[in-house]
Amino acid sequence: MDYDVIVIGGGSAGYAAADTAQRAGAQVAIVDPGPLGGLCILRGCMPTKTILRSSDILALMHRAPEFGLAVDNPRADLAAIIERKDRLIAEFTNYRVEQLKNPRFTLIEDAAHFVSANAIEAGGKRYSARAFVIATGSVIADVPIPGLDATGFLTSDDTLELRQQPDSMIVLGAGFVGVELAQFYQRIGTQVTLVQRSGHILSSHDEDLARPLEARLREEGMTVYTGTRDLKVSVQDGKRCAHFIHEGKEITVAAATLLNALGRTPNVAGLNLDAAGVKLGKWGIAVDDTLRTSKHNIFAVGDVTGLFEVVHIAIQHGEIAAYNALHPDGAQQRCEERLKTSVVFSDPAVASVGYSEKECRQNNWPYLAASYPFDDHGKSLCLGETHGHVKLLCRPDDGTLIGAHITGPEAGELIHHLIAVMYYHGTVYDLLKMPFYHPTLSEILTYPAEELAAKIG
Ligand SMILES: Cc1cc2nc3c(=O)[nH]c(=O)nc-3n(C[C@H](O)[C@H](O)[C@H](O)COP(=O)(O)OP(=O)(O)OC[C@H]3O[C@@H](n4cnc5c(N)ncnc54)[C@H](O)[C@@H]3O)c2cc1C
Ligand SMILES: NC(=O)c1ccc[n+]([C@@H]2O[C@H](COP(=O)([O-])OP(=O)(O)OC[C@H]3O[C@@H](n4cnc5c(N)ncnc54)[C@H](O)[C@@H]3O)[C@@H](O)[C@H]2O)c1
Repeated sequence: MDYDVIVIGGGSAGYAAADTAQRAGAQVAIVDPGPLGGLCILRGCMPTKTILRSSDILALMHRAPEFGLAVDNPRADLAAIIERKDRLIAEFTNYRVEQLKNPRFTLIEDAAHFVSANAIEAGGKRYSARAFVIATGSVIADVPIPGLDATGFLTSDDTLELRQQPDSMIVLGAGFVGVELAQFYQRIGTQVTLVQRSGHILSSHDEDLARPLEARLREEGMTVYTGTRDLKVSVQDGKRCAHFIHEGKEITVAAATLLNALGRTPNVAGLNLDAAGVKLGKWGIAVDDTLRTSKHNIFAVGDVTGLFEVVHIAIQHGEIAAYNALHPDGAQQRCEERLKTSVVFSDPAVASVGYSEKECRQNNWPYLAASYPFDDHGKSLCLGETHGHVKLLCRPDDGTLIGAHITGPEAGELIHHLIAVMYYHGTVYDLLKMPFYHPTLSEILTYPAEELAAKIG
């Protein structure tokens, strides 16, 4: 065999797998045709969060009079925002490329496909290994909306290069990508219409978490349609149009640009998985909780599994798969969902750890829930950040936290208190014993905990 482990794809999941396996003493090759860096750095988390910082600051500048401040005519320069993003992303990318080119691995800069369960081909050469980790990520989903391809659309990738600000935009899909980018454009002065099929935006979250964000988006001037059906798109008089049914009426909206934010799908094209005996499941490459595919020596990690497409999970997958690949006959490391965490970097942000009410109800798990609003919290009032609430879910017998959810200011930071408590299997009583400095946003976490403690008795 040429290698102990060959990792296919050098993004967040693949790099974590290669790093873990090499540190454990394995001979490792990474295969990636590039551009090197991975989705998170090149076209995902980091560039989007960089540009969102600009639109968040601009939104605050527009609120200056509320805080007794005068700011004359604040406005965005999209080309300058994109230049700042490019500078930062170049730094992050260089760092990752250096890591991938470290001689402790062999880096093969070509696309790989399987020829058997023990060999791949890349760049016309054949390489064999005891184990493989597939980490090829995801691509924009091809959602069959009538007229979509003919009309033409932007994707999140395109928005990261767009230097000329469109005066109007229709955003199809109000998931993570749709919500973050819709708010970015609305805040820099593009008139945005957001179109979502389900009854509320962020359909995977509990409805109560989405509503305060919807309210804020509308206050900022965005048109938000939820519960739409029969979506189709067209071009009329040079404008992109979306046609759909909303509350029983036929609606047509028109804009200069159309952003397709209808989701992503696992990137398996060209891998020739059949040759290796690797099977697809409902979401992507089918894996068990050890991240093993239908073939014992082949693992799949990160977005290509379609399980929960966020970076810290991709990294955790990579680490677990690498360990299991090197210990095929020993005790296996396993993924668990208990601390599943997500953050939507909107304003207010939406952050969750553990189980939602939807999941508890679907699984018939008993739970108690309590919420507390930011508009009744001293520090939030001082900051002028009053949208949203904190919701805690606990077991009814002993108060163990099973879910924590925040829509509100700094939700992406605040949630980490609750992740820590839940990591140690903490209860609402633990939260009440911890010191909280006054006045802080964090204090709000104790109020629903008090209500839950009172409910349990
Ligand atoms: C706009 C946007 C914003 C996001 N923001 C966040 C965020 O704020 N926080 C968060 O946690 N997540 C965010 N995500 C999700 C996150 O970026 C992904 O979950 C994560 O980057 C996936 O990592 P990965 O390693 O699975 O895949 P990738 O990073 O996509 O890596 C896949 C690699 O495989 C390579 N490859 C493809 N085909 C082959 C082949 N045949 N042979 C060899 N190599 C191949 C590719 O070149 C690529 O380098 C965002 C996603 C998007 C689209
Ligand atoms: N902050 C973050 O962590 C972050 C940011 C961006 C992306 N991501 C990751 O990337 C993945 C992809 O994000 P995404 O937003 O592209 O996908 P998504 O699946 O989260 O959202 C797509 C949305 O489009 C809606 N939709 C689908 N068909 C529709 C139709 N016909 N009409 C109207 N709406 C329709 C879906 O209901 C869904 O809400 C996410 O799952 C997330 O894990 C994470």
